[in-house]
Amino acid sequence: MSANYDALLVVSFGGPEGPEDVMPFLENVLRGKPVPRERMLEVAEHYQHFGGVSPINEQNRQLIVALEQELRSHGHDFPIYWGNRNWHPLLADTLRQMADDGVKQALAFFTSAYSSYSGCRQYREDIARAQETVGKKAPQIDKIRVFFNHPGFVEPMIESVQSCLEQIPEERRPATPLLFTAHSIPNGMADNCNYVAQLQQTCRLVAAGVSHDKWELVYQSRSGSPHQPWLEPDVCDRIQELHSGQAVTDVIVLPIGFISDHLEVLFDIDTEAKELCDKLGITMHRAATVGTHPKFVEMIRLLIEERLSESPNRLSLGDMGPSHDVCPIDCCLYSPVRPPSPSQNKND
Ligand SMILES: C=CC1=C(C)c2cc3[nH]c(cc4nc(cc5[nH]c(cc1n2)c(C)c5CCC(=O)O)C(CCC(=O)O)=C4C)c(C)c3C=C
Ligand SMILES: [Fe+2]
Ligand SMILES: [Fe+2]
Repeated sequence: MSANYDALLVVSFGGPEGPEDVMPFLENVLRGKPVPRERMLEVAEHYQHFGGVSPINEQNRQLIVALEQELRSHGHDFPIYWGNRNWHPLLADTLRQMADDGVKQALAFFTSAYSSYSGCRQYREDIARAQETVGKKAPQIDKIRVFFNHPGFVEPMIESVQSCLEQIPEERRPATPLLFTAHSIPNGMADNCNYVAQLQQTCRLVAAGVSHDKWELVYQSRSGSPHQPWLEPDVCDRIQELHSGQAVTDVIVLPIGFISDHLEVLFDIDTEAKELCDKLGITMHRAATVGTHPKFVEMIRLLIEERLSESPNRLSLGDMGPSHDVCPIDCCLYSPVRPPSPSQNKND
């Protein structure tokens, strides 16, 4: 890489790769989070429904292969490492390997497009903990900025929504609701970060890119205690409401909050929301997440090159500008509020 950086680290969430991984994975995800045990068991069922395998790890492997090619073809020959928060390869093991390989300073690409405790600060805490575990020889790691408004993230989603619109007869298109979904988070978490404002910006950009006015930001994958307010409306509640209020024939759903079609997309959207639409007689068109779209892979290279350049061209769309490279001290702070009944939650 440059004099400063000698590797790239892809930092992600991780997912189980077999039925026996599911419970220990979920114990890792929910450690310290006030989420009822029943919700954990419900999510375990979703994973078991898919043979206990989340596609997220395979999707990250594919992203890394595509990125290796992209970097090599642009003259960069530095290695790419990959470490997860919740499942193997875990960050501490990856950082130990990096140290053994002599890596001193790496850039980190987080697979979250938006700022939130889980998508920003918690990953930085995970890295700090892994560095402590590895000790003095652990590499120094700098995070790449969030990319919610980067053209390389927005343009592939414009393409995927456009191809959904084209499946709908022209006369029905203007009335078709375009629902953008993102992971619901506790209101108390949303209050301390730019998650919602950034999501709204990305939704506006994608909707403008396809010239479609009838769009809404809704949420999925809520995991909170019923006593705690989380971001709403839920995607299924909203589809039900839309159906009650008017004759809806089609709906387009884009999981704009995620970069790949992992299990939360396959279950919460492609299974649950689709079943609801089928029941209501609505045709659901699911727009693809960015995955390994060449523009998205190119974006990661451009974000890396930004950090290597003395006079970077920091691309962004809309009016929020490129996000910070270095998180301020209070970036994405969150202290979970415990639900009133701790007996509900084994993890409390
Ligand atoms: C308190 C907040 C959250 C709880 C509880 C929670 C539980 C939970 N999440 C998953 C699976 C995934 N979560 C992902 C991302 C993600 N999760 C939260 C918050 C909570 N999740 C946030 C804020 C985010 C970041 C969104 C983003 O910007 O990416 C992901 C995607 C990770 C990725 O794409 O890299 C998954 C998968 C489970 C199974 C779970 C427990 C029930
Ligand atoms: Fe989550
Ligand atoms: Fe942050």
